[in-house]
Amino acid sequence: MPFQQQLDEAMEVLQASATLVPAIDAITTLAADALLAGHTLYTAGNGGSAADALHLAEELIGRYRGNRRPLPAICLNADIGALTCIANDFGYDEVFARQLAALGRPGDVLVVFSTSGHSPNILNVLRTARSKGVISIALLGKDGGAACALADHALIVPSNNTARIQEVHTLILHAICEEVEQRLANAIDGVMA
Ligand SMILES: O=C(CO)[C@@H](O)[C@H](O)[C@H](O)[C@H](O)COP(=O)(O)O
Ligand SMILES: [Zn+2]
Repeated sequence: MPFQQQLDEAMEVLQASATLVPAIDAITTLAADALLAGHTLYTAGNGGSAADALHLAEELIGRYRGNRRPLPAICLNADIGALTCIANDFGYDEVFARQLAALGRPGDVLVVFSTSGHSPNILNVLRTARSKGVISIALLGKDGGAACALADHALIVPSNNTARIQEVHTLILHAICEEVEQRLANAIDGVMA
């Protein structure tokens, strides 16, 4: 597909995503509240969405735009030791759920990225989040899949194209970072010397 056509398609999906604004406001506030209260934010995804999950966690621990204190974020697809052990011994469907079962505490937040909402390891980690009192946010696409019913907050990017959905997911993860940094910048203890 020529680049101009991809660009046109991306712009259409971006415009249609304006319907998500209230939901994005809600999840960014929720994530910021939890982090500022000392809770941990977990992320997970497969393939390109694994890169999105890494992206969100690294910007909370490191930085997005401004200097501020580091925030507790753990990407569940980052630990290759845990991933290979769990996949080998329990199956790939358990790779995220078992880590969250070990680490998650009530009030923590889980953000999953899945364009289909059908990946079994994503569905399982959402079930674990619910059983542990971890608040779950699912960034999805297409028809949202089974993840819609399992997540506390499900955001469906209005597109059936995996790449276009992932591009909007990147925008949303940056919106979360933006909100968190703004709230920290306004808090007295948020400014790092
Ligand atoms: O990045 C891409 C396509 O842009 C692929 O690697 C894609 O992420 C993989 O096929 C994933 O396994 C798809 O998983 P999901 O989004 O359906 O949960
Ligand atoms: Zn990709």
